[in-house]
Amino acid sequence: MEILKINNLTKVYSSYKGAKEVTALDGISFTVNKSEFVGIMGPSGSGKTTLLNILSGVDKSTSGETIIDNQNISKLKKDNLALFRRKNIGYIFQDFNLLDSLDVKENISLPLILDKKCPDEIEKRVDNLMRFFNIENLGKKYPYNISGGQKQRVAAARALINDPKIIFADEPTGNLDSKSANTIMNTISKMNNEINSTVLMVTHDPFAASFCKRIIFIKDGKVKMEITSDGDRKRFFDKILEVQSVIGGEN
Ligand SMILES: Nc1ncnc2c1ncn2[C@@H]1O[C@H](COP(=O)(O)OP(=O)(O)OP(=O)(O)O)[C@@H](O)[C@H]1O
Repeated sequence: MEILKINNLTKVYSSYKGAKEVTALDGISFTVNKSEFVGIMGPSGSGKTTLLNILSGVDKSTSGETIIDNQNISKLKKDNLALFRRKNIGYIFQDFNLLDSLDVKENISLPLILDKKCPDEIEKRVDNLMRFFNIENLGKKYPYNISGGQKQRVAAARALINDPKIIFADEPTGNLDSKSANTIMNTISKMNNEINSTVLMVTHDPFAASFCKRIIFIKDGKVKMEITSDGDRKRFFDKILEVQSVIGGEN
């Protein structure tokens, strides 16, 4: 079942103060099916951030369609788009985006509180997710009193609290040391493998990407190549390095 469908997406940044017009996305099309874990890779400037901004509704495409769960979000007006995002999309950002004024449990509950869900249901869902991510004893702590790896798990629990159709992860290993990077990637894999979450992750990092089941490589705003994992992470990692050496992209 298709969860995300991108149809011939283009994004042209118009010229500004003498700078030239830039075609950041040049007719990208792909689909992501339910329960897939797909990575988007590509060299610096290839259009990854632009793509993620359009997919998550932060920015508008110049032409083409973005369809999430059969809804064409390119056509939604601002308020409806904000509501659609809150109900259907989960986000995991590089810098966690946790609120320091709320404790861990409140941070995870926030999307449900905004949705005016009943307190009993909120309590049940939050407790389940805290158990799932092994953070059940952190509920009363504040983000500045927990480790980077714990913050990532809190962020993952918050991303899942609304039972979203798809999760967008933006460079989740960005600023992390290798141990925390391993923790967050195991966490995202667990979401994908054990509760069948559909995940689209943008990353520079071949280690993070090796956890994906499929990777779409983009360059100059176009899809250049696609590779699929046979389940062996080491072999997939080597394959990613090989593709990067051909199309370019940092290791
Ligand atoms: N707001 C903007 N105005 C004009 N040009 C932009 C803007 N944002 C991005 N670009 C240009 O669009 C192209 C794609 O940029 P984008 O940030 O999507 O690439 P990226 O793959 O995310 O790069 P990186 O890996 O370095 O973050 C680049 O040429 C960039 O300079």
